Amino acid sequence: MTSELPSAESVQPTDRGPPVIRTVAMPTDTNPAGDIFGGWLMAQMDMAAGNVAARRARGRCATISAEAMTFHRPVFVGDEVSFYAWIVKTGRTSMRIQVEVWRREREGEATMKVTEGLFTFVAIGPDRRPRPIPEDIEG
Ligand SMILES: CCCCCCCCCCCCCCCC(=O)SCCNC(=O)CCNC(=O)[C@H](O)C(C)(C)COP(=O)(O)OP(=O)(O)OC[C@H]1O[C@@H](n2cnc3c(N)ncnc32)[C@H](O)[C@@H]1OP(=O)(O)O
Repeated sequence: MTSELPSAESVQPTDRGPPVIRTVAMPTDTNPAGDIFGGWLMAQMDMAAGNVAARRARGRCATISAEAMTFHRPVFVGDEVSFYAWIVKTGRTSMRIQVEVWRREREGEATMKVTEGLFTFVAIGPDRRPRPIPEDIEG
């Protein structure tokens, strides 16, 4: 689907590596107005950050907070949507993970950042209580 939007940012956050999730926005993901539902974006962002957290913490993690959520631009059905996530701070049991969401119109090359937010995950053990994050053996 084509859409009229303000000027696109052409720079992808490639220095953050590949997206943790890349998918296509579907009609089932829309809000009543027909644009992509913010709640769907947040769920995917939580999943992307959770994936990064579980990998770093070598096990189960729980979302404890989502802050600084900003929806800069709308997302439309048919857009390719990429979720980038990276750790900005590691504490004793928690990790702060920045997530950026970028869209690409289905039939073009222009990309733009549409949403961002800061998620905090806590590594938890089998008792669901916080557990220390293991040493980062990859540096
Ligand atoms: C079988 C499994 C396989 C796994 C396969 C993996 C698959 C990978 C993909 C999954 C991707 C989906 C990911 C979805 C993840 C959910 O959907 S989780 C569901 C939603 N979240 C919840 O239900 C969590 C509910 N909360 C809790 O259970 C408890 O608050 C927690 C998380 C156990 C923490 O316990 P607590 O006693 O509140 O924490 P506390 O000891 O006071 O503080 C712990 C740390 O959190 C920090 N903290 C406390 N409060 C806050 C706050 N408000 N803000 C920020 N930081 C805070 C503290 O500073 C501390 O940090 P460190 O200094 O240790 O680094």
